[in-house]
Amino acid sequence: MKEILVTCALILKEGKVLCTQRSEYMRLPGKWEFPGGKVEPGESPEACLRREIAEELDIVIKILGSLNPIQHSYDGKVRIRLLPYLCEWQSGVLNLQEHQRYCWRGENDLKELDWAEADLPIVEELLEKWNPIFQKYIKL
Ligand SMILES: Nc1nc2c([nH]c(=O)n2[C@@H]2O[C@H](COP(=O)(O)OP(=O)(O)OP(=O)(O)O)[C@@H](O)[C@H]2O)c(=O)[nH]1
Repeated sequence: MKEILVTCALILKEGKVLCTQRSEYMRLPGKWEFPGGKVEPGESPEACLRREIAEELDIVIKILGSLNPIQHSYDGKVRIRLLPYLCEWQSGVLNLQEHQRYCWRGENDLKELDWAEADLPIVEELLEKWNPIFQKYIKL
């Protein structure tokens, strides 16, 4: 099965993570995801993530670590391999270029969003490791 490599950013700040909602013009309209996108030929996943975040949100991020890759197929024909990275916001003012909304969610309300299916295991892993992740990476 054809596999597409996609990166996404879990941007952490003050006990919350940035979530973005896909617009009506995108595939999976209205679904929530972590911002990111497809890796281009010859591009490293980290370079892809920094590029996609600059394109989609207008901000610069720092990559801190990663979570487990997810494989998911929405239609049985194409499989995506989604690489989640833990990140922090470095500079810039957040300005949505493609998504319709964003929000910051904490441990207690992250699961309430209508997530894209491929993101559900990422949300689960983040919640399982929530305290150690924030203790390790984000100085409060
Ligand atoms: N960026 C991102 N994409 C995700 C997530 N979860 C998930 O299933 N995807 C899927 O992975 C693919 C990412 O592609 P993309 O956002 O760069 O591009 P797209 O398919 O919307 O449009 P395009 O084909 O015109 O580039 C989409 O099929 C999207 O539905 C996620 O958390 N972040």
